[in-house]
Amino acid sequence: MGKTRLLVLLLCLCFCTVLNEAIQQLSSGTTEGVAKAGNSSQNLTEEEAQLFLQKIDEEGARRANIYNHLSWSFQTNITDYNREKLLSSITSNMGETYSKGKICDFFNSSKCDLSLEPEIEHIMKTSRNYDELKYVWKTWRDKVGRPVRCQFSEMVELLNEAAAYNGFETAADYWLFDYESKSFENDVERIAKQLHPLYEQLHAYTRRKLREIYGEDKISKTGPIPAHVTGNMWAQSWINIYDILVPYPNKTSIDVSETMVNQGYTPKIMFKKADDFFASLGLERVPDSFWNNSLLEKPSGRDLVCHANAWDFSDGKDFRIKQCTRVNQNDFSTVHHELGHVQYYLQYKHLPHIFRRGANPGFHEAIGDVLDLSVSTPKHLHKVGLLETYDIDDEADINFLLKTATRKVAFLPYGYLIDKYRWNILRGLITPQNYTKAWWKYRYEYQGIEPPVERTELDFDPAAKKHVSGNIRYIRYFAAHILQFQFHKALCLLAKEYDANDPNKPLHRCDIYQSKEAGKALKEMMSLGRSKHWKEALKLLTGTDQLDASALREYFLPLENWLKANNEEHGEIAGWDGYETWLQKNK
Ligand SMILES: O=C(CCC(O)(O)[C@H](Cc1ccccc1)NC(=O)c1ccccc1)N[C@@H](Cc1ccccc1)C(=O)O
Ligand SMILES: [Zn+2]
Repeated sequence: MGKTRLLVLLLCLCFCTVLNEAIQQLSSGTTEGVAKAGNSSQNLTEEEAQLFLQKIDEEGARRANIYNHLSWSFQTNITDYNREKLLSSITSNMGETYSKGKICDFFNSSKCDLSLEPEIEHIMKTSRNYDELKYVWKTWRDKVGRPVRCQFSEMVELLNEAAAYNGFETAADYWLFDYESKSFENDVERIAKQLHPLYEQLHAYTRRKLREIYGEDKISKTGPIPAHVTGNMWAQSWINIYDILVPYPNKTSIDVSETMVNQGYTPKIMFKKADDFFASLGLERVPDSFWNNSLLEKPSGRDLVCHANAWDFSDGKDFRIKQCTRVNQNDFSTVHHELGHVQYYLQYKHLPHIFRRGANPGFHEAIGDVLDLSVSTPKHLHKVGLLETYDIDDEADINFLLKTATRKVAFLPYGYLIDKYRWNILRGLITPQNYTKAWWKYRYEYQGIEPPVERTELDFDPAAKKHVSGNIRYIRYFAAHILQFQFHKALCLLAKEYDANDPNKPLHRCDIYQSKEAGKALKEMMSLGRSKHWKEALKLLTGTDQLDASALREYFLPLENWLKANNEEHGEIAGWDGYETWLQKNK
C-alpha cells in the first residue's frame, strides 16, 4: 500500500478516533438512573394498562409491554439525547451521500449527472462492455462507499451504546430480538447452508454462460464470478442477464416488458393491475387517497431518494408508496412487493398501534412477493393479456424456473450475508481495520463473487447498498424469500392450483388469482399484525410454526435436477476455489 494511502488511512482512523473521543466526552456527562428494560411498564399509567387489558387479552398485554420499551426511544438524560442526535445525524448524512451519489459517463467524461436510478442501474442491466461495467461498479463505490466508512464505524459504537442502554449486550442482539426466537440466528444459518447446493448449481451454470460471453481470461472455470457482470450493482439478482442464461432460447419469450410498453402501460396502470389482483382474492383495495398521495414515478428534474418504500400514516386512512417506477416486468414485481406492504397495513389497521407491524419483519417483506410468484407465471401473464401465447412443456418450464431462480435463488446468499456481516461488526468480531477484508471474504464464501478491481481498507463497499448506508436491517429479506414459498404452497393448495401428486399441477405453475379461499387465509394471517407470535401466524396459514426451506426446494426441484445434468454435461464443476486459493491469487 502506497505511502499516501497509508497516510489517508491513518487520517481516517484518527478522525474516527477524534469523533469517538467526542462521544466519550458526551457520555461521561451526568448520568441519572438509566432506563433499563423491564421498568418500562411504569410508563403505562394504571388506567392505560386497564384500557390495554380491556382491549386485548393477557398475552397481548404481556407482548405490549415488550414492544412498549422497544418502540419508544427514551431520552432519560443528556447523554442519551446527544447519542440519539449524533446517531440520527450520521445516518441521515450517510443516507444523503447515497441518494445524492452521481458518476460521470464511461464514454463521455463531461456527462457527470448519472444517478443510481435510473441511469446507473440501466447501465449495469444492459451493458455487456466488461470495462464500462467495471468503471461504473468501481466509481459508484468510490462515490458512496468510501466516503462513509468512518461515519459507519462511529454509528456502530452509537448503536451498541443505545442497545446496551436497553439491556442488550450488543445492537446485534437488539436487531435479532425482533424475531422473538432464540434459535432464529441458527435457523437462518442452517437454511442458508441447506440451500447452498442449489445456489452452487445455478452459480456454475451462470459462470459457464458468462465465460462464453466474456472469455476464459475474465471468467475462470473453477473460480468466482466477477461482481460487475451479473446485471445488478450488488450481484443480488441475475434477472438482467437472463437473455444470456435462457436455457431454451427458441421457446416463446416469457418477458413481457416490451408488451407492457406497447400496450401503453404506465406506472399508475401497473399499480392498478396489482391492486386488482389483491381485490381478486377478496382483499382490500387501496383507498382513493392512495392515488393522490403516492409518488409512483420519478418527477423530472427533481433529486429524489428513489429507493421504493411504503408508508403507513397510522390514521387508518392514509397509506402511500414512493417508487421511481419504470415500465418493465422487473418493476412490476417491485410494484407487487410495495403494495404487499400496504395490504398488510390495511389488514391490521384496526389493531392497537403497538401491534400494527408484521408478525415479524420477514412477513412484511413476503406478502407482495407471494402474489408476484403467481403474477410472473406465463399462465397468469396470458390471462391478463400480456402474453399472447406460451408453451406448456418441460423446456418452457425450465426457462420459467431459471428466470425465477435468477431473482429468488441468486438472492439467497446475498440476503443472508448482509446482516451476518453487520451482526459480526456489532459484536466486535469484525473491526474497522478489516471491514473490507471481512466483506469480501463473505461475498466470496457465500456468493462466489469477487470484486473486478483490487479493494483496500480505504474502501467501504457494503455502503454501496441502500440498506447499509440507510441502516435498514436486511435478514428480513432472506426470511421473506423462505416464507414466501411456504405461503405460496399453502395458498396454492387452498386455490386448488397445486397438487403434489398431479404432474400437471406442480408448485411453479400455480396462480392463486381470484381464489377467495387463498385470500381468506392470507387475510386471517395478516389481520393478526404482531398481536400474536409469528410462529402462531405461520402455523395458522401453513400448518407449521417453523421457518422451512422445503417449499422453496420443492418449487425449484425440476430446475435443480436440470442444472445438475446440464453442468455435468458441460464438465462444469459446481462450486468455486477455496478462499485461501483466491487470496493467494490476489496477493
Ligand atoms: O429494499 C427493497 C424494497 C424496499 C422496501 O419495500 O423493502 C422498503 C425498504 C425501506 C426503505 C426505506 C426505509 C425503510 C425500508 N421497506 C418498506 O417500505 C417497508 C418496510 C417495513 C414495513 C413496511 C414497509 N428490497 C430489497 C430486497 C428485495 C426484496 C424483494 C425482491 C428483491 C430484493 C432490495 O432492493 O435489496
Ligand atoms: Zn419491502
